[in-house]
Amino acid sequence: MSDVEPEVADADAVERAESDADETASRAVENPILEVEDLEKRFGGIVAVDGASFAVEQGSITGLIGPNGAGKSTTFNCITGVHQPSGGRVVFDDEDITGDEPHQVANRGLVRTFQIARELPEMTVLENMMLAPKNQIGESLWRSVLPYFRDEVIEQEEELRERAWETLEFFEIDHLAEEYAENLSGGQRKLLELARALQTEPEMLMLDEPMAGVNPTLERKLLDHIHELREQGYTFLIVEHDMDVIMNNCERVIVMHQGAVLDRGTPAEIKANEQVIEAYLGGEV
Ligand SMILES: Nc1ncnc2c1ncn2[C@@H]1O[C@H](COP(=O)(O)OP(=O)(O)OP(=O)(O)O)[C@@H](O)[C@H]1O
Repeated sequence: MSDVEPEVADADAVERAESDADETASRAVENPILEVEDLEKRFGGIVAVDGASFAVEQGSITGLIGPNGAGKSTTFNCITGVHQPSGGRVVFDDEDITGDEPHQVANRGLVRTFQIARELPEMTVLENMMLAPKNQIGESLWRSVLPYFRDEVIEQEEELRERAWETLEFFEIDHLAEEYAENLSGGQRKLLELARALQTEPEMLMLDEPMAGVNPTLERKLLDHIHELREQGYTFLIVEHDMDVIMNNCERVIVMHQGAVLDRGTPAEIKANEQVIEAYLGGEV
């Protein structure tokens, strides 16, 4: 054994450590709006989410991907209060929201597109928009009998109507305002779903398969709107099976496999990970 070998080995170790540190730095989330720590969800004997940890950068479009059964929907459900997690923590805007009810999570500004009741088919697009917002005074009927609150309700309704029109114009579906929701195409319904979510004035939107059943023209439109909204400061976390949509539109991607996070990073980093490729091909990871 020469004296040189340990030096070379040390040099290798240092290089590896530096490259690990670089990788960690490049993959770190600097300004997280959402932090999921050691999330667990069990259904009887089934472990649907098994210690998943990740963070979502404020103002980013982040993709959450993984093969069927990886635990993506259950993770969404645990974050948004649909399911009570069996363990772990969810922090939004520096506040612990673990176990909050869905309406509490929405009121904090974290909204999932189909968390708000799906659009009501026998109501018009505009009526659907008017029903979406949170903290609507009009919902508390008793208040409307009091003169003071009646004025406030009228004022709030006018504001809501104005905002509804603005949002419908933004999504270019204002010409459909008087149309019954049941007459909309699949893609137009997705736009309405997103428009309704925006009526709640969220900070972050979680979209579950937004492109499913959407034709290519509307898909482009939907993506353009998502990018425009991101530029306005909204954050998006998107579960989507269409890899082209994820890889071409997300700055960051989180990969789940068997209930845990397998990798996270830029699309290029994710595409280069053989474990990810194997997970998708069904190989052992
Ligand atoms: N309510 C439930 N009761 C029992 N098991 C469940 C329940 N919900 C989900 N699971 C199981 O948990 C695991 C994760 O499911 P989940 O739907 O979260 O995966 P996913 O990544 O969203 O899959 P997909 O891409 O197919 O929608 C699966 O094995 C599923 O069968």
